[in-house]
Amino acid sequence: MVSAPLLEFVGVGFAYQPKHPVLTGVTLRIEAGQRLAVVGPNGGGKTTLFRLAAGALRPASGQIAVTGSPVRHSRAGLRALRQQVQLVLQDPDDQLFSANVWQDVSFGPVNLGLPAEQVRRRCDAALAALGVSAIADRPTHLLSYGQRKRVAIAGAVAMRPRLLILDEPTAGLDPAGVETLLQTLHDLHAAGTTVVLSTHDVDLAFRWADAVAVVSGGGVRTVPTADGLADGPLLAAAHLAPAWAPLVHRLLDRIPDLAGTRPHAAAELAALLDNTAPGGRPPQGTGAHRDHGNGDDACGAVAAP
Ligand SMILES: Nc1ncnc2c1ncn2[C@@H]1O[C@H](COP(=O)(O)OP(=O)(O)OP(=O)(O)O)[C@@H](O)[C@H]1O
Repeated sequence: MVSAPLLEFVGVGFAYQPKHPVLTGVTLRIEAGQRLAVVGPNGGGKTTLFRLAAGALRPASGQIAVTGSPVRHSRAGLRALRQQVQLVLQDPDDQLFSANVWQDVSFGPVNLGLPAEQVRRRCDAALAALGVSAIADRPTHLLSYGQRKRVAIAGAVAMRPRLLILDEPTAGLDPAGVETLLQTLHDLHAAGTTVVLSTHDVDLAFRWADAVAVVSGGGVRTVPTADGLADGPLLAAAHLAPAWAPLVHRLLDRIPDLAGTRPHAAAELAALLDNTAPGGRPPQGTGAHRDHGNGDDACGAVAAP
């Protein structure tokens, strides 16, 4: 028997205003354990898709189900949904409203009615996972943008969701902050959380995701990462250019000495080429690694671009 996906959209349509549909007939499966990157043009409907998944919006048509059970928008239904699916909004100021970091991160678990000791354990773990334990007592309004982003994610993580959805989590972070966040998402995924994020950065999507969902023209199309992020026409519809890595990996596979190498950063590619250029060293110890065919060549320990 084929098991139900963790989250499924079947024929979902949504419009904020009756004559202007944002999503039409969306069908999407998010499997447990997946890392899905959602890409699409500004105004394409990514945030709308996420709000529907988190129960904040109700579909005008079609159905959304979590592990085969249709989402109910009653108070009890949404409470149950929040324990499975957590959405982190793009702007942390839309999410943080308590006086200090600890109160904000503990808000969800306290609302679930968990015993104080469990709330404390969940919050301690979430704050540590996001690297913000040291600022637990700080007023949220005094935090930097990057800190507020991490605290907003910690609040979602403290709910221990099976599916964590992040709307443009890397927007506005500096490169080191992006790398730290990717490592955190890698760790959460390794611990069993299914993670979905939206981004306009195709190179980041290529390094991080197993699959890519392209939102455009009211629809959503899911494709394997390497194929999707090298597909010019598909990406053009999302106002994006192809990622460089899948294109370069295909070319490297045609060079016998470099076949199977998978550089994910310009410096790794340069080192590979330098080592194989006439008079260079053999391609070893470059940091780039070979794809052993298990499809899992994207990892959390990513090099800076
Ligand atoms: N509350 C709202 N009321 C009316 N229209 C809305 C509302 N929120 C979003 N829209 C419209 O719905 C469409 C999809 O917006 P959405 O925010 O889902 O896109 P997005 O893909 O997340 O965009 P971006 O990449 O710019 O964040 C846009 O045309 C937007 O103007």
